[in-house]
Amino acid sequence: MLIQRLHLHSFRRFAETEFSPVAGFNLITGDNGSGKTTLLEALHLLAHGRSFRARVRDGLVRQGDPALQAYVEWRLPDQSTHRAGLRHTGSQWQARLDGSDLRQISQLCEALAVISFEPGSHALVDGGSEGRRRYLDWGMFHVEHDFLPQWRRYTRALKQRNALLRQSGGRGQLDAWEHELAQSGEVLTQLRESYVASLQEHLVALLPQLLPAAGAVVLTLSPGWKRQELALADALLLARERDLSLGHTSVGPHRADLRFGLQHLPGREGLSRGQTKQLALALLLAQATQLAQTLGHWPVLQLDDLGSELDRQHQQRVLAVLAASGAQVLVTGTEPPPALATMALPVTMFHVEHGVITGPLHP
Ligand SMILES: Nc1ncnc2c1ncn2[C@@H]1O[C@H](COP(=O)(O)OP(=O)(O)OP(=O)(O)O)[C@@H](O)[C@H]1O
Repeated sequence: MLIQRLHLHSFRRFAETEFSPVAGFNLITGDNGSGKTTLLEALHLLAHGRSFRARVRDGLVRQGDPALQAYVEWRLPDQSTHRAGLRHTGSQWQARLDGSDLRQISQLCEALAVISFEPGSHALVDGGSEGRRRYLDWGMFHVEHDFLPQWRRYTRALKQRNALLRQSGGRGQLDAWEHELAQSGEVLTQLRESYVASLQEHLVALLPQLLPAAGAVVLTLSPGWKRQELALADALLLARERDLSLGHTSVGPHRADLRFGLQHLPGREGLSRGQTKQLALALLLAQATQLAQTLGHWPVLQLDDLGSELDRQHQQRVLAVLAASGAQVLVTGTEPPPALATMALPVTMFHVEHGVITGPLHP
């Protein structure tokens, strides 16, 4: 996937701006606060339906303006070109894809594949389980057609069961929604398990390049209930009395997590900050590789502030992996990352100053 044009209107500090990245490496430099991250944030918002640093209502819309707009054009390897736009007020959104209005923002996310590594990405390893479920589900949503309908079924049934629990609802109704929850939850878990197995294959290949000190790696899905011992239907039934007093469902795939075992490094609490970031990056690149294999083209890869996130040696390793992939890569920094200067990679430069982007500049 090749992003050819991004147009922003009232997006953070940008009143109006145009960015036309090229194939291969794009380096975006600029002083602190110039707006570099905002460019990556806009693409991430279009592809994920959310920003990586704040909710839209918490400051993405330019101060004093009613709504932000982001418009993007991209090309696929079959040479087809596509375009999409999003208008967001912070509470309401409208989106279009190839000239048609969209009913769900997920339709936009399905069309665009963008993976971002940014200063908050360490949370994928050392943060709460919600971020890891979101990571799994975003990847599956792109590569597994059955995922979204099952996820919707599950989410709806969960909402209904929780509402009944809070009203101390009738047993008959609880039985019916638990049946639905158990059926969709078992399918969802099987899909997640096979996705984790495919991620593991890619992680095994990537980790020696990105974090050689880790040794062998094992990724496992913790399904959200004692799946080895009992079916989800039984787990729900067993938990019912407790859940009635809690007012919510305490077992099931909405409590799933992704666990990593590293041969030569401690569990995630014992990793250094740098190791945590490298593992997070390896997980993101494993997802990108898996996506490339399934879709037949690479997602766009974004690395925000790479120079200050990783030391020079690890930057070099990452850049070597990215260069070999042939993906379109967007890298930001106040300065060019030191490793980029020592590697003979063709790079197209852009510069952001006071909310104005200049480029492409050829070094
Ligand atoms: N809602 C908003 N309205 C107007 N300006 C905003 C809004 N939100 C953020 N800004 C400004 O936009 C800029 C944010 O830019 P961004 O975070 O993209 O900068 P950056 O170049 O990545 O900076 P750094 O190198 O410090 O990470 C800041 O100058 C900030 O003050």
